[in-house]
Amino acid sequence: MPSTPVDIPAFASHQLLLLDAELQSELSETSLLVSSSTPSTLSRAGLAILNLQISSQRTGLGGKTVLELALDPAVAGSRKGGADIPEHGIKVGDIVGVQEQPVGSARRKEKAGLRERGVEGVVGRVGRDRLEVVLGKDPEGEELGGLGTGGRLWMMNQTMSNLKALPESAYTPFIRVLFGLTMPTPLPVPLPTPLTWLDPTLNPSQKDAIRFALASREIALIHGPPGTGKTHTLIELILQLLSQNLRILVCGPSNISVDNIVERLAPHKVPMIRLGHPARLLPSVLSHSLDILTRTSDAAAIVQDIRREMDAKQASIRKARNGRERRVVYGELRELRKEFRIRERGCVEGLIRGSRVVLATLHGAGGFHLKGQEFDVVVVDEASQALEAQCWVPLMWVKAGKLVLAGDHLQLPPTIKSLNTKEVKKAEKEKKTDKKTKARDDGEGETEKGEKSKDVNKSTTLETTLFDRLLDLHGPSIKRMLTTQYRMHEKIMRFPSDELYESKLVAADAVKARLLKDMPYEVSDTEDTKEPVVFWDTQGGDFPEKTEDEEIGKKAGKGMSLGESKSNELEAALVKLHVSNLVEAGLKPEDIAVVTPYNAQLAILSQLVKEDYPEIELGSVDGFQGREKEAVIVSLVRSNPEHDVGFLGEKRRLNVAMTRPKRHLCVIGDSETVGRGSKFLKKWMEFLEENADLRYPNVSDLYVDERNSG
Ligand SMILES: Nc1ncnc2c1ncn2[C@@H]1O[C@H](COP(=O)(O)OP(=O)(O)OP(=O)(O)O)[C@@H](O)[C@H]1O
Repeated sequence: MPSTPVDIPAFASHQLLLLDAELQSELSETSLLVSSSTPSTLSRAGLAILNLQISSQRTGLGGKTVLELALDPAVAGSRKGGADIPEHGIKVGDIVGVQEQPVGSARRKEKAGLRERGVEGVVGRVGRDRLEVVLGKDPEGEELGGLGTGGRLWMMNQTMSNLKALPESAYTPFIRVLFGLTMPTPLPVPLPTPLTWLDPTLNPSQKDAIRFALASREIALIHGPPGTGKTHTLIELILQLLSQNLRILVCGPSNISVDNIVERLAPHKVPMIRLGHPARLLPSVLSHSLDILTRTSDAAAIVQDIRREMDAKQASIRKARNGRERRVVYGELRELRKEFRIRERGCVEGLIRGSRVVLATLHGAGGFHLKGQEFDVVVVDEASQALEAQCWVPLMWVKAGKLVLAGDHLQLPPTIKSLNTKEVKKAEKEKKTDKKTKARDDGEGETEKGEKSKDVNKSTTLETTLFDRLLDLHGPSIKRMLTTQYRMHEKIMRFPSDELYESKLVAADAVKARLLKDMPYEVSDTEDTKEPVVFWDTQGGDFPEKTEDEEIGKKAGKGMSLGESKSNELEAALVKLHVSNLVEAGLKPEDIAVVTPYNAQLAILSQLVKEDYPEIELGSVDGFQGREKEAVIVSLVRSNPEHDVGFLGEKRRLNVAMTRPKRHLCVIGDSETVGRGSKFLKKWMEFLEENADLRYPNVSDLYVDERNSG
């Protein structure tokens, strides 16, 4: 049974509040760092651009108001002549709202509906340092005046506002299932089998997931734990859908996630188009890029003809003998340009309509090219890395029959800064007070919608992904899990499998017993290279953590433990000792990664370890998601008498940390502190004590080692 159905306008309003809270949180950071170079979570997700000002305003074609927006110089720094807008996902054709940016006390003063005061339009041009928005309807003078007077503006993709405004009559069966208004259509048992598998090496859980996704009518989740071949499975699914003559839109939260699929589909000669700016695509996928095909395909010839004609005309201007002749040529050029635009649009439309597989980032799929296009299936890879608001960009834009999401909700969700706690609660309280006042004024009680929206608010934060929410709504019957993993030694896999994946993971034969000593190059057999899991237990209080001061934390921090970053110098020394042991045994430094949840620890490690072994990869746990290495050393850092573990307590972060290695996992940490952090941590420490090669470091050895290494 689904849990309570979700009220769609209330859901969208709540999402807007959450986005607002994220904006608040990003602002408090950008205003401190005065940084115009780091894209924020919202800009990366293609949902917003912050800190803008109206630089000019004119009347464009059809008498429409065109606003030109540039970065507020106060934020951009002292540079004259327009600073570059940080990388963002907003593009020509996007429907956006331009609104006043809420700032601290101003927000409280203006709580009576900031959003309503903004203006809506379509992005007409996007430049390095400025962009233009063509307003939909002429704003009332007051609205624009309000926007123009000094305050900063932000531009936000309108998807959620559009969802909020969607009339009930427009809810498709598919949308109704996504919000629990109807149950997913029950599937036949047993599932029908597709005739032939194109990839004979698929394992049973992969085949089952594909059969399930093919048979599902509205939604299917493919749950891919680490290394289980999620993308591999999606490729076969896409090929099977194609063989059923269906049309497919494939999206991912990042360009790389989409390009990965294009590259893997290419050998199958799939007729596909990749949308997106060519500069952001991998060189290997450019031949499928819409922009490139618009110039090179057969259909483009007719566009090129007219381009040549325009070039010739342009050149003939010089030969004109007088002003009258020049005017004539300019007139002809104008006509040609018009014709060029019409033909180009026709060519683009033809290419898109003719392609059975269209690929784009979630946000890129919201472009005007795809507006109203019909797709039998929308496939989203890395869905648990995407904000729900991001997923709705394509879902609101195209007509979709069915949605397949692939991801792992037990790894980290997209990084956001606000965590939506304080700000959202505050905003909700304000909203409720407003609503109550309004209801009182209108002589009404709380509406049914108001009641329902409370449910939504309780259960969703910005980091609740669509994947999470659907699983919550409809339960595990809408998903299939891939269970054979092709990355980790059996022993490395054991704990995450038992604790997070219901003991269902199985290590593929090719990987289950692989050790460092069996590397394809010469590595000697040592106490380290013959062990899949090593635990250096630093308990006893000799390895105390240190709290870094706020500034260091902030500089290093990208959404992680800002202002309270922790480090542990002795643990770092231990990392170095373990690395040098591995390298001495013959392991190449490029086959080793060191990950830690704390940026301050990363800073120490990059001095201590990276200097001697520049090829080693160092990373935050969050940044290493999706990656793998032969040997991974995890430095847990926390060691204090209070047994405080901070954000180390997040299961999903630990899961990512412990599932990166193929042949060797080395954990360095204080079992006394860490083991008291949470039930999960306690179990992990117990598991390591029983199953890992356990070592107790001697601090004085490390000091000696430190002095020796100079
Ligand atoms: N059925 C299979 N037989 C053999 N190898 C497989 C099979 N399925 C996947 N693999 C291998 O497993 C590895 C991981 O596959 P893939 O890149 O598709 O995984 P993923 O689940 O998308 O990755 P991640 O774990 O990072 O999310 C690849 O090297 C792939 O070749």
